Amino acid sequence: MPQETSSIRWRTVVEVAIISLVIYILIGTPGISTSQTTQTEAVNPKARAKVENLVYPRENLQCTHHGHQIHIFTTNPLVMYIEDFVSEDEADHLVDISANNWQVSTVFNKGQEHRDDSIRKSEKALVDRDDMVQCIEQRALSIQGWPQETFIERLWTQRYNVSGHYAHHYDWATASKHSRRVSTFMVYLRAECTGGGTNFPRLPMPHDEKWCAYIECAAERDGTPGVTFKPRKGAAVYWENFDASGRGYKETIHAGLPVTSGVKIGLNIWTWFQAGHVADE
Ligand SMILES: O=C(O)CCC(=O)C(=O)O
Ligand SMILES: [Fe+2]
Repeated sequence: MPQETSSIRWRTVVEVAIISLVIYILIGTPGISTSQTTQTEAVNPKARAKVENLVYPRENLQCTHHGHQIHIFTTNPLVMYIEDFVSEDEADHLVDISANNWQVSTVFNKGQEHRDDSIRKSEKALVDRDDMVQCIEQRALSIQGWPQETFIERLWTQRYNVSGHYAHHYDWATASKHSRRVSTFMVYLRAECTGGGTNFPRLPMPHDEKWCAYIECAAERDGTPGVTFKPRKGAAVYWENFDASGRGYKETIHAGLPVTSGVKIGLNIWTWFQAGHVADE
């Protein structure tokens, strides 16, 4: 009977809808998922993948004292050049443990991850979190004053051979009231290269020549606009990505300039604010 068939079909539709709702509640909603996040982030797979990569150094880490030297370049936005942010041993260790993990670097365009050598030409490696690595995570948080609800993204090293580069971009990443990449440390682990500086076209050149130890001056500038920080083993360039109101700083647009000889190996340390999140150690 056609009427019976249509009522059975409706029952099936209603049953499927109820079952889907139950599955959604069990898997997709906050509170039941393993990490505590806001509702939109919990159901957004990309945001969830991001949250799963947030880490925090374990309690009772024994880190040896380390003497870095901070030079404040600007305060608005806060940009600093930090000498000896990592020691020679730490830099070499990070390069050693990356050895078997190099993979081609990618970029994101409209949510799609793909390779584009014209934008980013390098290799990257996810870093395992042994104690030495966690001590570096801890140092990065300590320099920033241990901000609340703030974590470190799993560390990545990056290797640039000749012609390797990263075109101008922001590190802002996803910005919302609940989550954003608040700051960047670009650490130089190996700098046996020419070229490869980190260029900020919108930062003005400073007046004091003392800065020429850390940035390209006069002849080395080669018409490149703005300020180019020199890759020096163990040093880091640090900057904040957002102002107090949560707006991305336009001045932080930057590039890894092409390496013209040798090899540059860097380390990205990104600090992430995630309201309400409790990270795994
Ligand atoms: O290699 C550099 O100097 C900059 C790298 C960078 O901006 C990045 O990895 O986001
Ligand atoms: Fe960057």
